Amino acid sequence: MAGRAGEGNHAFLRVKFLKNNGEINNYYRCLDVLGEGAYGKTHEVEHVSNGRRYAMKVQRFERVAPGAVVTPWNDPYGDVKRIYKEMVILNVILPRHRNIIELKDLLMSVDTVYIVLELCASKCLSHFYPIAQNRSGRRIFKQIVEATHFIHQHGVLHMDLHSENILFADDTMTESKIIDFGLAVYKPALAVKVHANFKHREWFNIDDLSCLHEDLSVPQEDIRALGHILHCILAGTDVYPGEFEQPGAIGEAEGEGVTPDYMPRMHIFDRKAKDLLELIGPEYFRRGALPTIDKVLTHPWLA
Ligand SMILES: Nc1ncnc2c1ncn2[C@@H]1O[C@H](COP(=O)(O)OP(=O)(O)OP(=O)(O)O)[C@@H](O)[C@H]1O
Repeated sequence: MAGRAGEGNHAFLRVKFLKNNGEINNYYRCLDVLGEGAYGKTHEVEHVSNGRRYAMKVQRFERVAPGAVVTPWNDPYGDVKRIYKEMVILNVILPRHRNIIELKDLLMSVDTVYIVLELCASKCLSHFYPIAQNRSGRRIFKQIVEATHFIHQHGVLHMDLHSENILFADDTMTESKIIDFGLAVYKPALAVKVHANFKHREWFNIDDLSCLHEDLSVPQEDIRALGHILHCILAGTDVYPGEFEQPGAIGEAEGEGVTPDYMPRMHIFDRKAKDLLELIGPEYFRRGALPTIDKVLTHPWLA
């Protein structure tokens, strides 16, 4: 992943290759564990020479035996491809955006990738929901919709937008950052903008971009996730879909309703926010099919 300084609005980062995993200590000092995901840990680290602090996502992958065969049931290169895709999306496909986590450094050993990111506060959307007011809720939701729109314009679908994957730059919770592109999908056909003359054929094997998982991924999945986030903002709490009982027609006729804690707080929010919930929210609130992201962006609550 060579750097091409001067192109686009950021220069691509050159990957630093490490002879062994211990060599990472020459660059970064581990301070704390920030979180642990399905594929590895994310640490707070300090740059050895300049003392700046970052988040470092450490992803180990199985080394693939020479001659390993890909079958319809098993792809021994699956982990490598997933990590590679996250690196290409953050480093090459997406230009910088203030509400998308910024990649700072990339290092790689024979079995581990170190993705160094700007450091956020240990506050995610779940911390914001209880304090959200109409103005702050609108501002944060608009940031997330704009960043999602930007991602889609570059042909990327995030596919994992939820409370824990949207962090805040600092404790004031005024600037949100979308993180974790581990499940993101790149669909060249959806791209209406191309950063720095990105040519997908130079970076991806076309078969890897058209496997079943990629084909089933559609922009509506991110819009549905935005609808869920909006519901949480209006309710003032994380809404767990399993607990969010949507009464059937009979139940509703008999007076059953949504758990009161999960109802939009209309004493706090503008009627326009509820209108947007009726456009993109969970089926219980929604009036019709999910709109496009452009339609969401121009909704009167966000305009
Ligand atoms: N830039 C960051 N600043 C601060 N904390 C972060 C940052 N990036 C990640 N974290 C913390 O580390 C956790 C795991 O990060 P991330 O979701 O990117 O990793 P993952 O291995 O893909 O996780 P998962 O399997 O849950 O998707 C996050 O939920 C968050 O708490």
